[in-house]
Amino acid sequence: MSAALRLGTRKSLMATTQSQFVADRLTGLTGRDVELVGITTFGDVTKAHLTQLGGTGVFVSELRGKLVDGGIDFAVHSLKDLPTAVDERIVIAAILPRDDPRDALVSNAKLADLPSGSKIGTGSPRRVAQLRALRPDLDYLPIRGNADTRIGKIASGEFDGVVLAAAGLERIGRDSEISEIFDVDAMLPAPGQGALAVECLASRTDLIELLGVLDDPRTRAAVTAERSVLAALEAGCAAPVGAFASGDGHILNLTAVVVAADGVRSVRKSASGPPSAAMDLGRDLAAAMIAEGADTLMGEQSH
Ligand SMILES: NCc1[nH]cc(CCC(=O)O)c1CC(=O)O
Repeated sequence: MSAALRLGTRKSLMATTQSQFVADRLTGLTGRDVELVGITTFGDVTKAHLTQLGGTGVFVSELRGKLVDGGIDFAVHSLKDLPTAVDERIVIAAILPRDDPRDALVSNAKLADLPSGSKIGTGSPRRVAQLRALRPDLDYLPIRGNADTRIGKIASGEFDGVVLAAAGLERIGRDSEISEIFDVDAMLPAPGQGALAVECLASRTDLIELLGVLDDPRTRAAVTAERSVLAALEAGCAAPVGAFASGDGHILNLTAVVVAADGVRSVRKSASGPPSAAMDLGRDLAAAMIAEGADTLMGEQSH
């Protein structure tokens, strides 16, 4: 009998739910026991607005630290929270089959039916800009806290609606409160949204092979293309960048957008290619977007 593998997780409901899901799946596929180890991250305790925390990776660095110091064997992250910058000590051993990649409105009405001036909570420049294109007459206000806390601000009257990832709402069992799920064409998701990534130390080759049973190559190709756009734009998870790729295993279709804060001006492009060249597909699309002024639009919003 081998010892239980230690899976490091943030303590929020969403994080523990998705970590337990991955643990159960791994045990089901390999017979190995998995034990959850709860870890508090800086991103969980800080009161600062996420876009002021220096961009990407606030939820990730402590978990990586625990991998490096041997406190845990592997970690589960929402892929969209993972910085695109490579950390040589760490590998993404698996990317699980993607859940719903779309953004959702939690409210008592659809976006089109909300009264003018309604208060919508979202701190994501990507969401605000795309929402502004759909409803320029609503008020978009920053909101902090985990998904439960944010949804609670509707009941308290502080907000008329909040926009969150459909996948996250499903994971915490709040999807019945969704009034509208946005089509990816109207609201391009964040690169990697809805996909879970499993990380471990690059030196643990046996573990990498074990965790590989969780990997879904089709999801991996899609999110690789999306994240390649983000990397080539030198942008992070707080950037006004949306990207979504999907495919049938033979051809990958990728669409990406950079939106100005006003939601009016944007650079949007699509391209297709073989899944094996997902990285190039994203990088070339980003280059074409930069040629059309995408970096100027992003530069306007940098702090
Ligand atoms: N930045 C927080 C975060 N990271 C991943 C998700 C949702 C779940 C996912 O995309 O896998 C969320 C919440 C949200 O954006 O609504």
